[in-house]
Amino acid sequence: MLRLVRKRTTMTCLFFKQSLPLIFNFSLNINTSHSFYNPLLSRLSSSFLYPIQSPAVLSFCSKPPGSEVGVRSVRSMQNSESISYLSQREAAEIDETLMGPLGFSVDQLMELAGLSVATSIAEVYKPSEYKRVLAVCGPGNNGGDGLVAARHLHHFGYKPFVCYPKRTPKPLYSGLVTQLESLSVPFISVEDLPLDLSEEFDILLDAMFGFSYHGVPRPPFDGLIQMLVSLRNYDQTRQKSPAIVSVDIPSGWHVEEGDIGGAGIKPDMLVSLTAPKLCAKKFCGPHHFLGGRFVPPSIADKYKLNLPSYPGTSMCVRIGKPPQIDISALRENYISPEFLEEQVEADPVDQFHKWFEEALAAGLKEPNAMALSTAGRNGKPSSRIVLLKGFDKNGFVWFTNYESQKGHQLSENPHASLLFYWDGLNRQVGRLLFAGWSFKLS
Ligand SMILES: NC(=O)C1=CN([C@@H]2O[C@H](COP(=O)(O)OP(=O)(O)OC[C@H]3O[C@@H](n4cnc5c(N)ncnc54)[C@H](O)[C@@H]3O)[C@@H](O)[C@H]2O)[C@@H](O)CC1
Ligand SMILES: [K+]
Repeated sequence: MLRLVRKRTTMTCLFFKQSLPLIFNFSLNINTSHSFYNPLLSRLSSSFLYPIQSPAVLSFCSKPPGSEVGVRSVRSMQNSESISYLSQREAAEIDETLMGPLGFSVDQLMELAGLSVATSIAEVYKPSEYKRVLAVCGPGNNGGDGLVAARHLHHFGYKPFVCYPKRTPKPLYSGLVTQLESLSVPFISVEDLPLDLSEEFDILLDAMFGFSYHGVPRPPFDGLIQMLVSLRNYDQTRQKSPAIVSVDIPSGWHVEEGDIGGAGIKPDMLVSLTAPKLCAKKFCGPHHFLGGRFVPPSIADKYKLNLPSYPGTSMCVRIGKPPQIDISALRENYISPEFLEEQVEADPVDQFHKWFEEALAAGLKEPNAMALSTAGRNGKPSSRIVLLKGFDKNGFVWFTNYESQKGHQLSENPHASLLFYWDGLNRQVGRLLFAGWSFKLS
């Protein structure tokens, strides 16, 4: 029996239990030898047309209207051929204009540049996997960007270390050092660096030289650059090598010509500041970002800067296309504590209650978000995320609009499915079979 009660523009939906229990569906860590799970797994498999391991293909018969237009406009923004590149002279000129007539101070620009570097890193390399960062800082402003980035990375949850062999006695730089020391960020001398950087660090931040570099590197930077170069060669045989991230220019590269001779640093990520310098055309690593969100229109117009716009409040934006990823290789290795049959609550709703409290305590974002799958009279399923508004022994409650697709489908067919996905806990909880449960509008 369906009962509808209007609640403003929404209606309350409730699944209520008749005879069969909820099915808790574990994708992870299932010990299939447990008698508790064997019937469960066989029921899950039987609910699909394919056995669980078989690949299934869902293909669209027609493209949704307007999808072509959307893709094309995004692509043109990502075309790195149309991006502007600056010569060494133009980069220095812009620097002088910003800090002269445009009223910026070097501290300000450095803070924004370093923050851009840290946020670019955080976009690609998550601290859970790439925690230990060695910032190798040079004597000029590029080195200052590295010091600022190291501080922000600390606050973002990374563990930064700093190698800063040629310190500049100006207050700006000594202040940046003091700030890092107050956060207990370790400073490592060149002599104390481990022989094999790949053992100790996950990210190597190359902040040695920027657009004022010229000639060949002098000690100790020649040796430091060589360490990064040889690490890359050495590590090609390894499964995981540290990511090299260069600030503004890969150190040792000619600012306009790039890696002359081809024996220089080959960074995985380049964070160009203000605008890419000419050498960035030769960068062929997977991640090119732009930072330094402070360029006023007068500069952009004068130098005819054609650059991607920063999304929302972001301090960085990707230049060019994101790297091609083999979807079939995307896979997390989940490690969860043991879960035994005797630990399972007799009533599945009690078990859900326990897990929901764990999800809340873990601080997961919207643990009450759940996928709701419905199908109308024609049997074609559709899914969407809705928010759970309450649950008890009688069922699970959420709100929906009468006139929505799910509203229509549920009024035609009371069978539906719920799925909670709690990534942080390596856990999903689902209702695949709603036989024995029916849907009620109240
Ligand atoms: N709008 C901008 O232009 C901004 C620039 N910033 C940063 O400032 C950088 C430019 O800073 P600087 O002009 O201080 O220059 P760099 O940081 O590029 O390097 C200059 C220092 O390197 C030394 N050096 C140059 N060639 C060398 C060699 N062959 N061997 C050894 N040492 C060498 C110089 O003696 C000088 O001490 C940019 O690349 C960028 O990272 C940001 O801090 C802020 C904004
Ligand atoms: K650099």
